[in-house]
Amino acid sequence: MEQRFVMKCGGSTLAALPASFFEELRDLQAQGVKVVIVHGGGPAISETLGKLGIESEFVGGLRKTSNEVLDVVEMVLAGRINKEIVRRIQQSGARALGLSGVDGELIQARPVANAAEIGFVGDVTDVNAAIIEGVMNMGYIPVIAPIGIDAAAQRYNINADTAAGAVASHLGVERMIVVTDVPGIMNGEKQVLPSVTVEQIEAMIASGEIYGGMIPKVRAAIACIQGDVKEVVIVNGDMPGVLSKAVLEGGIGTRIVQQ
Ligand SMILES: Nc1ncnc2c1ncn2[C@@H]1O[C@H](COP(=O)(O)OP(=O)(O)O)[C@@H](O)[C@H]1O
Ligand SMILES: CC(=O)N[C@@H](CCC(=O)OP(=O)(O)O)C(=O)O
Repeated sequence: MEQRFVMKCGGSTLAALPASFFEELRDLQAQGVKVVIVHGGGPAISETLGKLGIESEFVGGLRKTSNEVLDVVEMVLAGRINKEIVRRIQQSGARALGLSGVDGELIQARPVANAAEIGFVGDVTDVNAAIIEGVMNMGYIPVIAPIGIDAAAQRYNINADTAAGAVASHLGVERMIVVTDVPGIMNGEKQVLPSVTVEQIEAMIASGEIYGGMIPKVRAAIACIQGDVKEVVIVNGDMPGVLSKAVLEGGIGTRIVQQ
């Protein structure tokens, strides 16, 4: 059966991804494995906001997003970061096409429940899977920035883990790989857990062992595996051979699987 997976690349790790990471991606594509990338870029957004003297804060892991912040989020994610990833993939010899969730209404969104407090932050309502499939069938790796749009053409800032999970669910891929700056979910003793259940995740959030940026990842993973996605793997992108291990072999990172 054709192998397809969604890969979320976190902003925490993008700059550190070695050329070998993109070469592995190229080799997987050459073997007929189809990949869709959804990326973040939180640190780059914060850096640019800082340079512009625009204040930003996070509420429950999500960036409070005014119209002014939204302009910067779109500029950094759909511009600088998206094109940087496309360039690096092309440099490896593979083909990539960059899109934001606004293009072709790829990621449809609505305001989050606490929008009165955090502004233009969105939840995904639908994903135009036909566009993503069309791009993949043309032999390109779709590279998607997590900006959403609604019927009134309002843009929304969407957490990249949430967007990647929604894309994985709507495409019905078997697997989502979450590439970040830690080798997996770690317990209190800093040991990487090879796999975790939904119950263990809830207990680790309650105890504070899972905190901060790991929370949207595990929440997106739980939402995904309640649909067609069979497993979500959280890995560190700077380990050699990480992609083929995560996709073809196993035994790397932390797996969150259907029970
Ligand atoms: N139990 C945990 N195991 C590993 N990392 C964790 C855990 N709980 C919280 N984290 C934090 O989550 C971070 C990854 O999330 P984040 O910084 O948002 O990355 P990204 O930009 O890749 O989305 C790690 O660097 C770590 O500080
Ligand atoms: C609503 C919200 O918080 N959006 C994120 C989008 C980028 C993101 O999620 O990037 P990482 O994957 O690098 O964390 C933000 O503004 O930072």
